[in-house]
Amino acid sequence: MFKVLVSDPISDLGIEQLTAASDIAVDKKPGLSEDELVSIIGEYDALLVRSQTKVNARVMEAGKQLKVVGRAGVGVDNIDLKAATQRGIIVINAPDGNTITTCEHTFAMMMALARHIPQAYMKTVGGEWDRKSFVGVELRNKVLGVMGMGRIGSEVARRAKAFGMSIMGYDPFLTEERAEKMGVQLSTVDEIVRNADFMTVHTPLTPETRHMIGKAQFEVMKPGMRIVNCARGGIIDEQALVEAIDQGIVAGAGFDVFESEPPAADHPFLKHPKIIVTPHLGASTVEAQENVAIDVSKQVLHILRNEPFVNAVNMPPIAAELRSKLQPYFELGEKLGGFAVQQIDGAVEEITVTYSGDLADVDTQPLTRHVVKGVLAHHLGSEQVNLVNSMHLADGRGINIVTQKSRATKGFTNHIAVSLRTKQEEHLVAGTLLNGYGARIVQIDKFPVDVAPEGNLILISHQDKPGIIGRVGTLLGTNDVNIATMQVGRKLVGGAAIMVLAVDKAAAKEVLDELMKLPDINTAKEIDLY
Ligand SMILES: NC(=O)C1=CN([C@@H]2O[C@H](COP(=O)(O)OP(=O)(O)OC[C@H]3O[C@@H](n4cnc5c(N)ncnc54)[C@H](O)[C@@H]3O)[C@@H](O)[C@H]2O)C=CC1
Ligand SMILES: O=C(O)C(=O)COP(=O)(O)O
Repeated sequence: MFKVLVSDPISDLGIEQLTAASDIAVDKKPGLSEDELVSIIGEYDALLVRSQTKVNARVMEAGKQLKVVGRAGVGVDNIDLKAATQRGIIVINAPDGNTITTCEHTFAMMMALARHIPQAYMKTVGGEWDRKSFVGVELRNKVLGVMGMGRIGSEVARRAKAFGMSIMGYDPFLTEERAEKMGVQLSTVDEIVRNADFMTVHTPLTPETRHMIGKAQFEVMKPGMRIVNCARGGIIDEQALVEAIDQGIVAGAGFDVFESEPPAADHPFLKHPKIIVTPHLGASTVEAQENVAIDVSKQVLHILRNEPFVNAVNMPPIAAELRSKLQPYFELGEKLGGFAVQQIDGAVEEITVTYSGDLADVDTQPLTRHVVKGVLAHHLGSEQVNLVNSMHLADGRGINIVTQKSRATKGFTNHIAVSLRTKQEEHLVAGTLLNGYGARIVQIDKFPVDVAPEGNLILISHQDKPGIIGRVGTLLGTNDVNIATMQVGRKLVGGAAIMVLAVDKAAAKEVLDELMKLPDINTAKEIDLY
């Protein structure tokens, strides 16, 4: 008999397949404190949560029997994935079930914002008949900027068209073809901020999206902008937003999520006349809650019964023998994917992975998943992409994946080349595992190099001219960026060349801009391989 604990309010109908199963016993205990959860979790095989229960390392450690944590929803930021992986606990989510519901909540917020519904309601029920203070705006003929064109963002764009809005979309995985098909103008954050009338964010919260709309964006924003956040608190800088509203730049904001939830009683949003809020209700409909509970229950049943499953956020199923052959290459594959995606600027259309030497004879599919994970995780966030879903996510974004095997050993016993193609360009990075030396990057584009795939790197493409290394070194030194190692690759004296610098800390964007202004330097890119 397997024991399942449900520690958040999850649809009874949705979990019926668990409650009805003869080999499963379900306990529903919503609202437990962390201490209470820790004291009882030891007897359970599975834990089902939404976003309230914090499944931290302490809970995982106490969960001696725990095999799976099921998140009835999308975001897994309340679950310590590292601790789960370390303990072999599978974390699964239900990414599709609440898409439409959250999209509809976004519209509810957008319309309430445009027509001051909450403010007007408060006055009317308070006995005032005030028709002058609440003159709104139409959505028709307005421009909507959508940041994050994944599941929810795409549905928002689709519906916005029915309202007669034109849509500007930004997403690192949005290609021109897909944008055109959806009737969306592919744009940058800057273009959206300067031109849209309404803006809505639908990205995960990652180091890259944290405060992606902040002081700098408000300074150049089209006056009168209305902003909605039904994704994650922190994508929009809360403090900077309040200032932008008070300065008359932003006309109003609708927020379902907060940097810290629940927000403190004195949070500036809560009393602001131009900000409307809901308590993280994006996914809260009868339909969505049933959907996500059904999806997650099905997966939990499969995992407990040792059957194949999908949507694991943190664990791949691979045969033991194959795993032992491929295991040493997993990290290298991911690092190469992560390196390659940072070499390019536009949306990835094709990932080509070429395996040579020892790797030509084994089933490299699980390794390709690691490479693709490395490519996608940079933009999607490492908690969203896993080895089970990486190919599926790439497919959903129209990214073509090509794997090739080659007998040619190129002088290495094993060799993995990862090449990414966008509409404008194609770049390649290749690596190997060297006996005694570990993982090395041995080729970048056409240039042979020898670089450890780790830490902060700066990749510079330049013309091979005397004095260039000195100028780069001086500029970085002046900006307190210490160079640990440097590699220069060229094919012809005086021809095109690249430089890879391992630095002790990430160089600021301004430093990279300065580097690019130096004579004979074409591009300078930060590559983060942590
Ligand atoms: N308020 C609520 O109750 C709910 C909130 N959510 C949140 O909504 C968000 C979106 O969910 P889905 O659409 O299901 O996820 P998704 O993974 O389908 O889409 C996210 C998109 O953001 C894009 N992205 C990543 N970094 C970006 C960047 N720097 N700039 C622009 N785009 C970027 C990704 O490429 C991806 O296409 C998530 O944060 C999720 O946790 C989801 C459901 C309910
Ligand atoms: O699915 C998500 O990411 C959500 O934010 C929904 O959260 P909830 O299940 O309503 O606590």
